[in-house]
Formats: sequence, structure tokens, C-alpha cells
Amino acid sequence: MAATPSGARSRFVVVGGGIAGVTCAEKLAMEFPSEDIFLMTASPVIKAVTNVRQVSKTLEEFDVEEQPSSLLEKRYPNIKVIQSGVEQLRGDEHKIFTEDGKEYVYEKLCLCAGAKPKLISEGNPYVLGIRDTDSAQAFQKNLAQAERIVVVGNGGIALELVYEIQGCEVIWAIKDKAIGNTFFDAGAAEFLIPKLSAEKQETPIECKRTKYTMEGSEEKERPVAASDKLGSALGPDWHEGLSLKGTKEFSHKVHIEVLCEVKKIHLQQEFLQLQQTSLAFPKEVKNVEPDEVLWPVYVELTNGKIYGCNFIVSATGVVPNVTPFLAGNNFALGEDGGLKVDKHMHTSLPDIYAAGDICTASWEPSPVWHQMRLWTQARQMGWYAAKCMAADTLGESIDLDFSFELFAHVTKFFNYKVVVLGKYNAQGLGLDHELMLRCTKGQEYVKVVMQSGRMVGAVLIGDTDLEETFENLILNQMDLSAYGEDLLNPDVDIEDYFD
Ligand SMILES: Cc1cc2nc3c(=O)[nH]c(=O)nc-3n(C[C@H](O)[C@H](O)[C@H](O)COP(=O)(O)OP(=O)(O)OC[C@H]3O[C@@H](n4cnc5c(N)ncnc54)[C@H](O)[C@@H]3O)c2cc1C
Ligand SMILES: NC(=O)c1ccc[n+]([C@@H]2O[C@H](COP(=O)([O-])OP(=O)(O)OC[C@H]3O[C@@H](n4cnc5c(N)ncnc54)[C@H](O)[C@@H]3O)[C@@H](O)[C@H]2O)c1
Repeated sequence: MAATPSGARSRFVVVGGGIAGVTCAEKLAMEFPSEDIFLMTASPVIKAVTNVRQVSKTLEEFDVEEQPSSLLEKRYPNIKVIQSGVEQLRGDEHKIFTEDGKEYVYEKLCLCAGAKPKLISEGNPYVLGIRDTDSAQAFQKNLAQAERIVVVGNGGIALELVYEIQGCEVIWAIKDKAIGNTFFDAGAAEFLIPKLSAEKQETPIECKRTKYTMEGSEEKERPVAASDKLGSALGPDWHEGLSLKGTKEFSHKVHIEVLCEVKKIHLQQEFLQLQQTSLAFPKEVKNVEPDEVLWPVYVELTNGKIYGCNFIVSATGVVPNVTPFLAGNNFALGEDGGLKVDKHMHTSLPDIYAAGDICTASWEPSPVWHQMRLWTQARQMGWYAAKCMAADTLGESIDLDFSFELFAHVTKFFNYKVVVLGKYNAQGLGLDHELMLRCTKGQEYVKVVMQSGRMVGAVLIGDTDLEETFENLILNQMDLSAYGEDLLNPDVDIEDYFD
């Protein structure tokens, strides 16, 4: 590193201590062992990927550890972690400015500042989002004092929460007809639903991450808010080791309200006042409680029902965290608000790359890949962005990484292993597709999406052992018309056909 009068200078600067930023910095450190790599991050800890297990060609599993940045610097002595939030970027001058008043000059910059929860109501203390360790702990503290909460949203976080929460009534308000719309169709949802009414299975699962312990619970009327410092996103199994228990003795108690959104949130005082004015609350609006039960906050749904609760979880997706970098820089933004990147992870501005949740993939994708803001993609993008930065620096050409050939994700919902491959929900296929199904209640659910006799997507719930074979079939686009229903016949060993 050479200090200049205007500030520290490094050939490569990466912003963000989450999976995308750390992976990018690590790869750069390996590619350029004699260069210093600056990693700027707003959080005091970084996220490290450990124990990577390649499940198949494109499916991978790994653990994630929250570590002090000194451990990263020890592993890669040429990485210098600078713990300070970036406040401003001057792309035309190749400079960034941190909140502690320092200035840094880069040759190539990779922005990996993640995303923030997209809340249904900003600034309302009764509406919580879950993103990082602080917000997960704030949620846990509030839950420990709660009898009933309302969960809004129907994606990954909501699915995990409704299953994991015990001893607290959950009103789950979803826009769709069936649960889990970002991962499943109605058939898979039906397969999973019985798990919500069953007693939660207490299969001891090895804890892979930092344990979140409950510190002395303070009696507070208002929810405990998370700190406003943006930490890295949580990841797979984030709730393990975190006791998600309310004040009651029962296990699950989930009530689902379908096809509705939140119309309005009323604080207790406001609710009581409005109840007295019939104009504000027309007759069809129905409070589902007897009048004497009082809750801190009330949620009015578009289906006319009103639920009182202790607090609301808004699990309604994320918005890319681009704000600190926009002023004075004419970035091209995607429809979801992310920094658009081309197939070399390059943004629309010279020498600025982006990876992970902050970016919007804007290249022509493989027909069976799409972006989803996931841990696995943050790692793949961080790694590949570093390779692209290296190739540009050395004047070499580089092809799009193989990991972008096929969308592949392995996770766990309701204690089932879940693998989703390709266009698993027939995304973007219109009516031009067929579905094949195999389902054994309580055991497995297998769905494949076929187009012109070829497999283009699959959902595998349970221990189906089909992921590798189906991954191959989607990748090689073999014509499977001749196999017909045998493709999912459990008596036919499908691997013998194709492996
Ligand atoms: C509750 C939860 C559960 C999840 N479960 C899964 C799962 O099971 N499987 C899966 O694949 N994905 C899961 N995800 C999604 C996954 O965690 C994210 O997609 C992924 O971690 C994004 O990584 P990232 O590095 O892009 O961003 P982040 O992890 O958000 O990291 C961003 C980093 O940038 C830093 N930063 C922000 N602003 C600034 C600034 N101005 N200056 C400097 N630094 C800044 C932050 O401090 C942070 O270190 C989950 C997410 C959540 C919230
Ligand atoms: N196991 C996993 O793979 C896993 C688990 C948790 C989170 N994640 C990831 O973490 C990120 C955040 O999770 P998430 O669940 O918040 O996002 P998500 O994108 O998975 O789901 C958002 C959900 O909110 C709904 N929604 C959006 N706006 C709404 C509104 N105004 N009212 C009601 N519903 C609304 C959407 O229809 C969708 O069901 C996502 O990128 C997700 O993929 C993944």
C-alpha cells in the first residue's frame, strides 16, 4: 500500500464483509499475492464460508461463520480490512470516502454491500425485519414476550419462521393462494402444510453457526429495535441455536390468511379511537377478538379482518443497498433497484464491479438460470467478479462461469431437504410446459417441469436422491419423450438409464 497525500491507495478495493465481498477479496488475494486488497465493511465481523461440500456439479452446501476480521487477515496477509462504512463514491475520480472521514483511491472496485429488508412500513417500531445478527436477536427478544405475532410475506424467511416459532400464535398473511410462493407451487404447499399442525419434531441438528443467546429479557412495551448499523445477511440454518419461543406452552399454532395484504397498521390507542367512529371502521371490517382483549398493535388486512398482535414481522423481500453509492454516479439500475452488471460482473461505470445481493444480473442468462438473492449466488458472484477483475487487469478474456449455467439451490424447509433446479416453478415459460409429479405423503414430493420433451426444472422435497440425475438431464437437454411417465416411476431406477 502506498500512502498518498489524498489518502490510501490500493489496486483493488472491495466494499462489504458479507459472503460476496469476503469471497471476492479472498480470490483477489490469491490471484495477486503481492498486492494489498482493501476490504471495507460497515460491520465489525465478516462472514466466512467454511466446509464447502460439492453436492453435485452445480449444487453446493457450506457452513457460514461470523468471524472477527483479524482471522481473515491472518489467513490472507495481503487483505487489509477497514472497518468503516462507505459514505460516498466518486466514480469519475476512482475514490471512495468512509464515515470516519478517510479517502481511498482504487484502480478497480467491487461493490458487495448487500441488501436491506423491504419492510411493509418503514419506521414503525412494531414492524420488524430480519436480516443480520442484530435484527435476529431483536426479533428473538420480542418473541420471548409475545403471545401472538403477524407474519407478512410468503418467501424464504416466512417459511422458516412459521415452522420454527413455538409457544406463540402466528397469523400468517400471504398474498397468494398457497404457502411458499417463491419456492413452491400449490401442490408442494399442500404436501408441506400438515407439518404446520404437527408438533414440531425436535430432531437434534448440529449447530453450524454462532449461537444467539437470550440476554436478560427486559420488560418493554415497545419492541426492541435492531441497531441501524447494517450487518451481513444471515444464512442457512440461522435459527439453529436461537430459541424462537413465545410465552405460551403450545408448539405450533399457525393461522393462515390467504389472498390478502396489509391494508393498515393501527396502534392500540388509534384502534380504540377508530372503533368508536363507525365512519372509519365500516361494518364489514371485522375485529377477530372480543373487545376486551387489548393488543399493542392491530393489523387490518385487505380481506376485512383485523388481528391484534404483539408485533409484526415483515418478511417481504429485500431491496439492494445502493444508496451510499448513487450520488453523483450515473449507475444503470435494474427494475429491482440493483446495480446492473454485465456478464463480467461489471456495472455501467468504468472499473466498478458488483456482486451478491446488491447487483442485478443483466446479461442474457442461460435458459435454466435466473438470479435469486441467495447465499450460494453471493459466493459464486463474489468469486467470479474477482476473476473478472483479474482478467481485465491482466488483459485476458474470460468466459461466464459454469455456475451460471443452471440455477441450483439446496435448502431446508419444515425439516425437509429441498432442492430446486432450473425453472423449478416454470418461471417465464407461460403455458408452454408440462408438469410431472410424484408424491408420497409425509415422505417426498417430486415435480419436474418439461418443455418439448426436455427437462427444464425440478422441485425435490425429501431425500429423493434424484438431484444429480436431474441436474444432468437439465444440463444436457436430452429428449426424454420416449421415457414418458417412467421418468418418475419409483420402481424404475432412473440413474441406470442416464448415468
Ligand atoms: C434470515 C435470512 C435467511 C437466509 N437464508 C438463506 C438460505 O437458507 N440460503 C441462502 O442461499 N440464502 C439465504 N439468505 C440470503 C443470503 O443470506 C444473502 O443472499 C447473502 O448472504 C447476501 O450476501 P452479500 O454478501 O451480497 O450481502 P450481505 O451479507 O448483506 O453483506 C453486505 C455487507 O456489506 C456491508 N455494508 C453495507 N453497507 C455498507 C457501506 N456503506 N460501507 C461498507 N460496508 C457496507 C455490510 O456490513 C455487510 O458486511 C438468507 C437471508 C436472510 C436475511
Ligand atoms: N432457505 C432459503 O433459501 C432462504 C431462507 C430465508 C431467506 N432467503 C433469502 O433471503 C432473502 C429475504 O427473504 P424474504 O423471505 O424476505 O424474501 P423473498 O423474496 O423470499 O420473499 C418475499 C415474499 O414477500 C411477498 N411480498 C412482497 N411484498 C409484499 C407485500 N407488500 N405484502 C405482502 N407480501 C409481500 C412476496 O410475494 C414473497 O412471498 C431472499 O432473497 C430469500 O431468497 C432464503
